Amino acid sequence: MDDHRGRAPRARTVLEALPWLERYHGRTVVVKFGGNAMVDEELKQAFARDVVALRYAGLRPVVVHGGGPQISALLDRLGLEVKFTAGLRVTTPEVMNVVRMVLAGQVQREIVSLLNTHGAFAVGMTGEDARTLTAVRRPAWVDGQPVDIGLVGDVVRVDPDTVRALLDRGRIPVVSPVARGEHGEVYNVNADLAAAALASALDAEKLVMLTDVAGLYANWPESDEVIARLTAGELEELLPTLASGMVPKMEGCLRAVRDGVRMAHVLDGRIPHILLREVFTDDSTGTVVVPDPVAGPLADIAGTGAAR
Ligand SMILES: Nc1ncnc2c1ncn2[C@@H]1O[C@H](COP(=O)(O)OP(=O)(O)O)[C@@H](O)[C@H]1O
Ligand SMILES: CC(=O)N[C@@H](CCC(=O)OP(=O)(O)O)C(=O)O
Repeated sequence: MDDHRGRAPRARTVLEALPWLERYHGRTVVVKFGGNAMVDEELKQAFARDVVALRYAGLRPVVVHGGGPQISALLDRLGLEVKFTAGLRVTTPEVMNVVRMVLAGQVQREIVSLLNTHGAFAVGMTGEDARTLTAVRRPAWVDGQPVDIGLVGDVVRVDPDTVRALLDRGRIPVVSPVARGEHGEVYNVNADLAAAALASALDAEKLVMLTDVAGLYANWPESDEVIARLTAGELEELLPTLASGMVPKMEGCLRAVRDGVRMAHVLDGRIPHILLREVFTDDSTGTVVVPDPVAGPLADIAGTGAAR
């Protein structure tokens, strides 16, 4: 009897996940793993287990990774300047070489290796591969004025065929945020914006951004009160007031939900297994951005507010 009682909570845990397993089976989830969330080995391993668990549960996870702090560390060691404008790295040709080296040669390799300890799943690629991400040079916007920040790209076209083909074969694509220009140039793309563009092109159910804060704070840095839920319209109003790393992150969430992704989350990647909690429980944390409500009789069918 005791044995049965002891095991019941475990069965309950699986049963509680059943509605979410039904809902998300076969759906694509794009997970952005931020450089700031890759703080220790245990967290990285927990992340890899979560992603593989999603795959075993029948979802189609895609990882887009960052690596900002790792790039800055190598630039420092090489004596090159580390400079950001409006959350985007000022990228000279010299810096671009380091960006590409760290993202594709170090961070991506590490994530691929961690995922593959659980099976033959992960395949690494950059946005340059098979012209998956095409970008144009973009400025940063400061006080309404464009500022040149070098080889920073904005994704203008996504060809999701290669990522889809990998997903169809049961693989987990791990994508570095480097893009090709129309004429073969190489661009440094903020990982949040790369993840958002890919999520839209893949018609993903969810975009999940794992970072090093509990979500979008209402009055950062004065307060750490997390905004739990925002519609696209509410976020659009808030966007000009945001600073540093939250600018591309929330811009990415907005673009994704405006472009068909049903939910975009910003979650605290420092909490182990936060990804599984988000997908398979109603124990939601962080900030979720949802599309604007649909007015009129179709509103119920569209169910855009279903996230929370
Ligand atoms: N309103 C805000 N709420 C939370 N964090 C904010 C806010 N504004 C700026 N930040 C900063 O944004 C950082 C997250 O962005 P970033 O450093 O680019 O992380 P990541 O590597 O995960 O993309 C936080 O650590 C925090 O310092
Ligand atoms: C243009 C730009 O800023 N690119 C980023 C790309 C990496 C990134 O976005 O990493 P996180 O997600 O860890 O911040 C950079 O050079 O740092």
